[in-house]
Amino acid sequence: MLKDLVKSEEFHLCTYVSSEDGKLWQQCVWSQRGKECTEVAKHYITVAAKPEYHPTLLNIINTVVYYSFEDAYRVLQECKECIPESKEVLELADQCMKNSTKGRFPVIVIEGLDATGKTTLTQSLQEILRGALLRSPPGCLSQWRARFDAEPPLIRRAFYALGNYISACDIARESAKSPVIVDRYWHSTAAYAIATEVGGTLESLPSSHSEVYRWPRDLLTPDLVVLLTVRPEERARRLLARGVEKTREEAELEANNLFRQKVEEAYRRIQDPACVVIDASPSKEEVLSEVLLLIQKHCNL
Ligand SMILES: Nc1nc2c(ncn2[C@H]2C[C@H](O)[C@@H](COP(=O)(O)OP(=O)(O)OP(=O)(O)O)O2)c(=O)[nH]1
Ligand SMILES: Nc1ncnc2c1ncn2[C@@H]1O[C@H](COP(=O)(O)OP(=O)(O)O)[C@@H](O)[C@H]1O
Repeated sequence: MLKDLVKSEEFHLCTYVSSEDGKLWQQCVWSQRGKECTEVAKHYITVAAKPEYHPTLLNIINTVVYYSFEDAYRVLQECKECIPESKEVLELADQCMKNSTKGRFPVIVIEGLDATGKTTLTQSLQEILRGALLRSPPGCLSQWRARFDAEPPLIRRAFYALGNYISACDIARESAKSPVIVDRYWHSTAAYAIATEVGGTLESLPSSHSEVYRWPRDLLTPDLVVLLTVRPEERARRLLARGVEKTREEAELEANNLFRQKVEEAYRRIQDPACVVIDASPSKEEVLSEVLLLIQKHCNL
């Protein structure tokens, strides 16, 4: 078949052949009508080093999930002309010590979808542990949150990423004096960003060991991250009971069960530190006592 083709037409053909020493070569041949093929080029094929990031992740890493202060900072610097509020956020970020170092007291982060009981639990933990209660994004950024929530993912997520670095500065300071309880931190930023960016089903999420779940090397690492999970119907009941205006993302969570599952699965895949998952469906008192036991075990408190 190929021989007939070669004799009748004039064309270039590339084939791959291996030499006796096991090397792989790309052989380019040229055929003229009715004549034997002529080798016109031969290239040695070498194995390329594995790319740092899988191609499918390139639209996530440092475009919706940021792994360094500089990367997030640079995005808001580019926005200063079109979003004047960026200047004020950058000024606050300038004041925070990059690579904030954690103090000697434990830092405990409470994560979870809206209405899983984070606010309730963190307030109780603050009282019992006589600690500091912080949140991300920190209060100093609250006035601009709606402004950046209206921006495209690249900018919005850079805002939240800088919020984590500013919170880290507060965490470092407070953890020198007492235990610190944090209501949402990098897990929320990464989980919501990944779940929003990755279309399709749960299977479309980057695999559990993907670098996309890697904790930023320059971001203060907490001692314990607790992920509160609640049955969807119980969460909906609590949301209703709370009667608070839903965020755009929360409305999305309610309307889109798959998005909610992707957020939760992304939370679970983040490593170093990974979340410790707690069923927060029981009563406030039961959830509180289970988390206190966890803190005693993990943080020797
Ligand atoms: N804190 C925080 N929220 C994020 C981030 N990315 C997306 N979100 C979404 C999660 C929530 O649907 C929404 C509001 O989250 P927050 O917990 O900060 O606000 P709020 O305290 O009103 O909600 P919650 O206490 O969780 O019911 O923003 C992020 O990086 N940090
Ligand atoms: N363990 C619990 N059992 C029943 N209701 C709860 C529990 N924890 C919190 N709630 C109620 O559910 C609603 C949402 O709780 P909240 O702490 O605001 O959640 P989040 O901060 O995660 O959004 C509130 O009305 C709160 O009183």
